[in-house]
Formats: sequence, structure tokens, C-alpha cells
Amino acid sequence: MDPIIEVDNVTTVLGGHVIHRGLNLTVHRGEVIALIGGSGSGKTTLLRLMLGLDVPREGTVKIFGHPLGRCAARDLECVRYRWGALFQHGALFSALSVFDNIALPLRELKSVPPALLKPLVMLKLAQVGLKPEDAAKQPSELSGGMVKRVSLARALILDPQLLFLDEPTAGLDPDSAKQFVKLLRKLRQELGLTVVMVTHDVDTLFAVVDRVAVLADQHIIASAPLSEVARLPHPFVRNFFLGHVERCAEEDVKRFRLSLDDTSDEGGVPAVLRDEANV
Ligand SMILES: Nc1ncnc2c1ncn2[C@@H]1O[C@H](COP(=O)(O)OP(=O)(O)OP(=O)(O)O)[C@@H](O)[C@H]1O
Repeated sequence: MDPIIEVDNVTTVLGGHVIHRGLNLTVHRGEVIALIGGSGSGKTTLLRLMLGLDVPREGTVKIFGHPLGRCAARDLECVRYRWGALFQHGALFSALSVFDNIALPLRELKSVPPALLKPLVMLKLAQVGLKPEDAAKQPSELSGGMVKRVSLARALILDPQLLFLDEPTAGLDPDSAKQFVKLLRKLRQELGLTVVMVTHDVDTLFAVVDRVAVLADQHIIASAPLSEVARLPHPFVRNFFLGHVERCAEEDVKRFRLSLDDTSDEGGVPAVLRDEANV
């Protein structure tokens, strides 16, 4: 399997405290991996290392084979455009419309002809299940679920191969969370994305994740399919999956995912737009 992310023997120190010690994690092309761990265990910090926003005290983080922190600035720029990120709370710019928020990474690139901006933004808007008229709205006019979708559209605007999601369903009501997870499943199938997400939501793991990495005691104590991880005797894991262990059995997960695929879906790429995007 082709590794996209290689975190090798990483030690991270923040504010004089050791957050990670000897942490290893590999993410392979096309997989959806969830990072779980107690509050303050260092999940967001690990995402930040993978995004090159923090640097480990020891060890290396490679993305697409490039060691972050040690590759030339130009190399890093090339890698940077191969991933997208959705941060907690969406992090939209409140003074910009939905259109301008989604267009921002394209404008920053400076090489996209202005005439292409509109079709590209409208394509992404449709891809995440929003209506064309939503483009003119301000972030203050959006529901929590819509904010997540706009943030996702912005994260996808440069057609990344790798997507980082920090608690994508946090703050959503159960129905919006369910719709958002269905959208992730659809995008993953259509775009072949590799996804790394931090989540506290068992339903998200249940619906979309291939592998669960557990961050505890300053390192990854396990990285395996849900059915295996849910049965670990570690106190954090026991608490996390309390009341859910039985439904995490492999067959039950498979059956549940098939049932999701059967139901009609909103969002995703309308076939006509997909064809246009592939021209
Ligand atoms: N810039 C910083 N300086 C000092 N300490 C920090 C900094 N950023 C994070 N920390 C500390 O590092 C630890 C890990 O934080 P992190 O945000 O990665 O945890 P987390 O697992 O994502 O937590 P949560 O699930 O609550 O969001 C925490 O104890 C936090 O207080």
C-alpha cells in the first residue's frame, strides 16, 4: 500500500509539556482514518504536525514522501496544494460571502483565470449539496451544517488528494451530522480521497472510517479497524465505546454501511458536473 503520510518516532513538546513521545502513524492512499483520544491527548496537535503548522522536537513527518520542515519552500508549496483542511467551527471569514470564502484558495494561487473562478466555485457548491443561490450568502446567514459544507467546499476547491478534518460533525444536530457523514462517504467514493479526521463521534466512525488510530499515553496505542479497536482493554477505549462495542462488529458495520448506500442521498457531484469536471 502506498503511504501518503508517515509520522515516524515523533516527540512533540508544547509549553514545556511533552505531548507526543515516540509516536508513529502511517496513512495509506485512499483510506479514511480517524484519530480518537481523550481531551488534551494531542490529536489536534498531531493534525497540525501533519499540516506543517507545528514542528516536532524529534522525529519526522512526511507527506507524499516530502519531510515537512526539511524540504525546500517550493517543494512544500507543491505539497501544500495537494491537501485541504476543514478546521473545527468551519473557520469561515465572516466578512466574505460564501462564494468568496470558497474562491479564496483559487485567488491565492493567482494562476487561475478569473473567468474560471465562477464555474469552479459553483461546481464545489453543488458537490457539497448546496444551492447556487447560497453563494451570495454571508456566513452569518448559514446554519451549522451549511457552515461545515461551505468549509468543505473550500477545502476541496483545489481538488486535493488528501483531506484533514478536525471534528467535522462537532456542534451539528444529529440529523445534520448524519447528512454530513453521508456526504463524506459520497465524496470519498467519487473523488478517491485519503481522509484523516479527528472525531469524538462514534456514529461517524461507524459510517465512514476504515481504520481508527487511538492516541493515548502520548503515542498511538492502536491503529486498526473499528471492530478490533472497540474491544481494546485500555480505559480510554472502554469509556469511548461504552454501550457501542456490539454494534462495532465487522458484519454489523458492513450491513449498516450498505443500508446507508441504499438510501437516497443529497449532496455529492451531480453526474453532469462530474462529466464537465473531467473534460
Ligand atoms: N500552543 C500551545 N502551547 C502550549 N500548550 C499547548 C499548545 N497547544 C496545545 N497545547 C496543549 O497540548 C495538549 C494537547 O492539545 P490538543 O489540542 O492537541 O489536544 P486534543 O487531543 O486535540 O484535545 P481536544 O479533544 O480537547 O480538542 C493540551 O494539553 C493543550 O493544552
